[in-house]
Amino acid sequence: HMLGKYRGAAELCRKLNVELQNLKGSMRILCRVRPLRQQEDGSCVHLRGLGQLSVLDKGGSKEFHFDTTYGPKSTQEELFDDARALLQTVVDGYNVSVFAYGPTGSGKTYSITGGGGKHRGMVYRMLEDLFRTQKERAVLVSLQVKISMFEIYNEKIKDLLSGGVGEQEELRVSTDKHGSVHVEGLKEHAVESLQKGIGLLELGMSVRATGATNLNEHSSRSHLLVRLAVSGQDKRTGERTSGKMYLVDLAGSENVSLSGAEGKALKEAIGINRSLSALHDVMLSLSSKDHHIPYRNSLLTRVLSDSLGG
Ligand SMILES: Nc1ncnc2c1ncn2[C@@H]1O[C@H](COP(=O)(O)OP(=O)(O)OP(=O)(O)O)[C@@H](O)[C@H]1O
Repeated sequence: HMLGKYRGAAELCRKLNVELQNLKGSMRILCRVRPLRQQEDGSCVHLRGLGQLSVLDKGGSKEFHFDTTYGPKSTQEELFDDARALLQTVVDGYNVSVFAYGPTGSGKTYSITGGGGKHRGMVYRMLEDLFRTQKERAVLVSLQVKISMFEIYNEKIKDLLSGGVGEQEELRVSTDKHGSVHVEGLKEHAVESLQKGIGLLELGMSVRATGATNLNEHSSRSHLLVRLAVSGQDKRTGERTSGKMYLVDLAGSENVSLSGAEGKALKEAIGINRSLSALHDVMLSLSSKDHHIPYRNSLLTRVLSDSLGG
């Protein structure tokens, strides 16, 4: 009887969460302002509350509106608290993407992966919450978690969790007869524990770091994608669900100039411009509810095509 009641309450929570997410809309834009660095004197950014922000420049003040803004004192925990509900929708079988977008040095990597301890970023916190949920719901549903981690650099995909440093092959993307997009050969690692999950994330980061001659430069020019795939089976009805979350640390959004760039720099600039402008076009199409969404214009948007539309 108790289990029945518990099941009823869990089902109600699930429905309310889905309704809440629908009400909030399928796309949300949050803005985080990082603390000033020592050599930076005085901020031109002012938070006005209720998602409003103004930026002062020589021409005056420009106003911007977001769903939520976070000031320089905001913590990793606060940011995660707002994104936590998205993970519940993944557990319920929906696909979600979380991006960090901004110029180099604005704090994308800090927000997505972060440092150690209380500085740990969104990826680690999502994983922790996932295993907490797995434990909490264990009587009702069995949840399995799989991790993949890859980067897109110069319009090429490299698996960060397969083979040793420098051994990664370029992976191709294909579309099956149902229209689903697959990264062929991308490794999916089943993880039974938080420790194993953290170990894999750290392995992926170190593979990424070792492959690069200058990590900062490399990270500003490539997109990092962490995919958490969650499949569930209801222990009573046998009903199955599967959902996934992409956490994406995008390449720096500063205007990459094509003029004057040559060789490697030119190739990088073309790749970044193409994928960020394709992502922009997709977001615009989704928000104006177009019938045709231009996913095919870059590797990044193709890979994410089943996790962007809400
Ligand atoms: N909210 C924050 N609180 C404290 N420190 C931060 C915060 N955001 C960023 N930083 C620090 O600012 C520096 C730049 O941040 P970060 O490397 O995350 O930028 P980025 O946008 O990822 O740059 P890139 O595109 O080059 O990878 C780092 O030293 C980071 O630790």
